[in-house]
Amino acid sequence: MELDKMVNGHCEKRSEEDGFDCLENMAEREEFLPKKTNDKKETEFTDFVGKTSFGMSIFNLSNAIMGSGILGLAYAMSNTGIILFLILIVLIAILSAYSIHLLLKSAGVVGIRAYEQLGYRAFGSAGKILAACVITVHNIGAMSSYLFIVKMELPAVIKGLLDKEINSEWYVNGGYLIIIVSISIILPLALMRHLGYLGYTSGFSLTCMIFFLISVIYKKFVTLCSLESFSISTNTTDMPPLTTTHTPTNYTHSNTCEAKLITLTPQAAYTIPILAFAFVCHPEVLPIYTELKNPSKKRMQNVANISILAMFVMYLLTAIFGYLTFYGAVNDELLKSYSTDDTLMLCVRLAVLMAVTLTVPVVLFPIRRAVQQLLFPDKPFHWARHIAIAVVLLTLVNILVIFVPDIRDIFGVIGATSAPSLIFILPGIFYIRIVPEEQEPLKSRPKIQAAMFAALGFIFMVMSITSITIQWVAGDSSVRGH
Ligand SMILES: NC(=O)CC[C@H](N)C(=O)O
Repeated sequence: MELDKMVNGHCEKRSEEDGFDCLENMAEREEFLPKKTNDKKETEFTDFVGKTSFGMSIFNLSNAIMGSGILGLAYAMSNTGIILFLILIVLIAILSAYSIHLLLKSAGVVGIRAYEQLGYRAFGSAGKILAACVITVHNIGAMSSYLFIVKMELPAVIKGLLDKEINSEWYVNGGYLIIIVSISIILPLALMRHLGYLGYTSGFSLTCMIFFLISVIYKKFVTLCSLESFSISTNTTDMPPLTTTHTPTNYTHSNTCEAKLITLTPQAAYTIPILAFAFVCHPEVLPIYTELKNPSKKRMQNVANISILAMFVMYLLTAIFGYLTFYGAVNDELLKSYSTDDTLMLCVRLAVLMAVTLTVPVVLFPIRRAVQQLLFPDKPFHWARHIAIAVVLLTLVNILVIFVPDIRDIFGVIGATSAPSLIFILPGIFYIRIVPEEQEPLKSRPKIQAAMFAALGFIFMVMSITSITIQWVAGDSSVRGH
């Protein structure tokens, strides 16, 4: 793939990533800013011609929303009951769409289509650094959750394929397996200069998740609830063993095959973080807007609303059918609840494994770009730096994943910190700063709404961090007490 050119203030896009780099450079040089018009006509981005159709953009954004979060939703539902979960998922989906409205309106005012650049326009270098750091932390969390699935599910697949009960061999040790997968598959892909086919246009993971959903629904109707076989564990720090029986994490709240409409267990602390994590796609919204054919704010908002609605339906079905299969004994990572002997679930595991493994490099690229921009701005591309950042990041994430006991800890921490920042706080405060006072005074309704939105995100963040910390401390003391 050839390099991009910025010719006479125009971006000639030859690849996804370079397209954004080029746009960013232009935005920083203020050459990309639209001329102020007196009539309130929406800003048109005439310098860059997007070629992606409306339908394809919906597909791309849906793919950006969908990720490992889907595996935690049945667990989230088991801790709040069906009705409370329903209220929360509707709320988060609507707020997520409103957040995209704020991002699109801010981007329309200044003519910028990258999340970090909005930070730059709102608060100068500090804003750009803040946005880049939040995206970096978030993507490291997302990468960790994907690798965590490999750590849990690859041993299950190997056991299923070998068709025997082996627990002590090195090749069913998740820790060793993620190191092998990282070196042999993820690192070579992460070393590519451009994302190419691995970019967000790849629909492979979405297809795998549809297969996963259909299997979860099917399994609900063929699985008898047999809670007698669940081993009850109150130990949250032990590595959950992979056996053919279900091994729920901290399973203390329900031992009946009865769906609870409303309940509130101590683990409900993870529900909002899991939901927030599952709906994050916001750093991808502006790049997808850039690619959209005949772009307008209204058209892109429609893309976002349809994608969020589609993923909302998928998430809700997964949560309901996953919960109604295992009830209170469902695991924080849904796949872990299914037997390793089951051939259908073996195929689902394989599909999900392939999807998440191929997604890790996709999530790594924006981190590397952010690190490069933060630590080595103005430095031209250099292979040594390109490789070194990927190696350091992968090593860090591997160490993290080996030592983290449960995927809910990753969902919890990321969903309580970077996810509310990306969805609520940053879009809210960027909007207030970027939309000029002449257009919307500080006390105008949209700006007050945006301020309340950012405040709500802050409240979610503080509430989630506090309740998860309490949950950890209580969990630790209960472990010590045993
Ligand atoms: N890539 C990401 O931002 C991870 C969040 C994504 N919504 C998920 O559920 O996995």
